[in-house]
Parts: sequence; C-alpha cells; structure tokens
Amino acid sequence: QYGYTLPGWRKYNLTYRIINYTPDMARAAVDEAIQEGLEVWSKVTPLKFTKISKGIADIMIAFRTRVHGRCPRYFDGPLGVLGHAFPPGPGLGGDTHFDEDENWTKDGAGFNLFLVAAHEFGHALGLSHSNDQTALMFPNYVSLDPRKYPLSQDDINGIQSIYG
Ligand SMILES: O=C1CC=C(NS(=O)(=O)c2ccc(-c3ccccc3)cc2)CC1=O
Ligand SMILES: [Zn+2]
Repeated sequence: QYGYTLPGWRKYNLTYRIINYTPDMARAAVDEAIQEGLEVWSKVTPLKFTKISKGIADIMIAFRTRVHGRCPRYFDGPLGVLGHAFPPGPGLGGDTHFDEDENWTKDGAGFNLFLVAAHEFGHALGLSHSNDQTALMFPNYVSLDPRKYPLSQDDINGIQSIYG
C-alpha cells in the first residue's frame, strides 16, 4: 500500500518530449519504449500523452550522466541509480532523466528501458514507492518480461486515487 501520493497534474492532457537519445538503442526503439511506458498509465486513467519535438513539454525526457544541467539530482555512473523523475508541477516537475552510464535495451539484457521508464513515469505522475513487491512502483528493479509485466492492483489503486 502506498505511504502517500503527491498531488497529481491538474489536467489530463500531458505533453512529453524526448530531448536526446541513448546510443545503446535504435531511435525507434527508444520512442517505442517511452510511448509504452506512458501507455501503462494512460490505460488505467483518463490521462492522454502527446509527443512534441520542440518547445517545453510537461514531461521532458533526457539521457544524462553524473552532474547534469540545473538538475538537483545527480547520477552515479554504471549501475546504482538508473533514473529519476520529478513529481508533477511546473518547470522540472514531471521531467524524467535516465542514466546514460547504464546499458539500455529493449529486451532482457542490460536494463530494460520500457520497465524503468514505466516506473519513473509513475513518479512523474505523482506516485511514491510501493511496498508491494509485485508492484511496478516497488523500489527495486526486477527484470521480468517487460511486455507481460502488468500493473499490480496496488499500482492501479495508487494512480486511480490521483486521477480516478
Ligand atoms: O526515485 C527513485 C530513487 C531510486 C531509484 N532507483 S533506480 O533508478 O535504480 C530504479 C529502481 C527500480 C526501478 C524499477 C522498479 C520496478 C519495476 C521497474 C523498474 C527503476 C529504477 C529509482 C527512483 O525512481
Ligand atoms: Zn536529473
């Protein structure tokens, strides 16, 4: 069960923009992993996500290493933290960064971008971590088959408590 949920976005139509691409995967595979990571959540809420290719999106997505830009959180090189996302809000709110020092993949090798993205987008939408070990919002990465990796009831309860 969730400890707490942060206030969510006060709108259902959200935009996202992929600022840069990891060299680990084909661009189309990154686009697909991100889109599917967002669809995990839009399937169970009224949320709609629209991809834009310039300007400021609600959810700005980037691959970064170590200290990066004006981001208050840093990455730690290979392994360790894989990504971070900021809770809903203006500016940095909703922005999601992935650690470029990881090996991003679309299958079981390295870290599966779809899986980590789905988890991070949970944070970008206002969810905290779940203590339900079958939940997508569980704090530890599990490399289950990403396509059959359904949301747990705990994830659904959490997101619907914000955007029901
Ligand atoms: O707020 C935080 C702080 C630390 C994090 N650690 S992580 O980047 O190594 C990470 C851990 C687990 C996942 C994950 C959990 C369940 C399913 C898929 C991914 C994703 C990223 C991830 C995160 O979102
Ligand atoms: Zn960052």
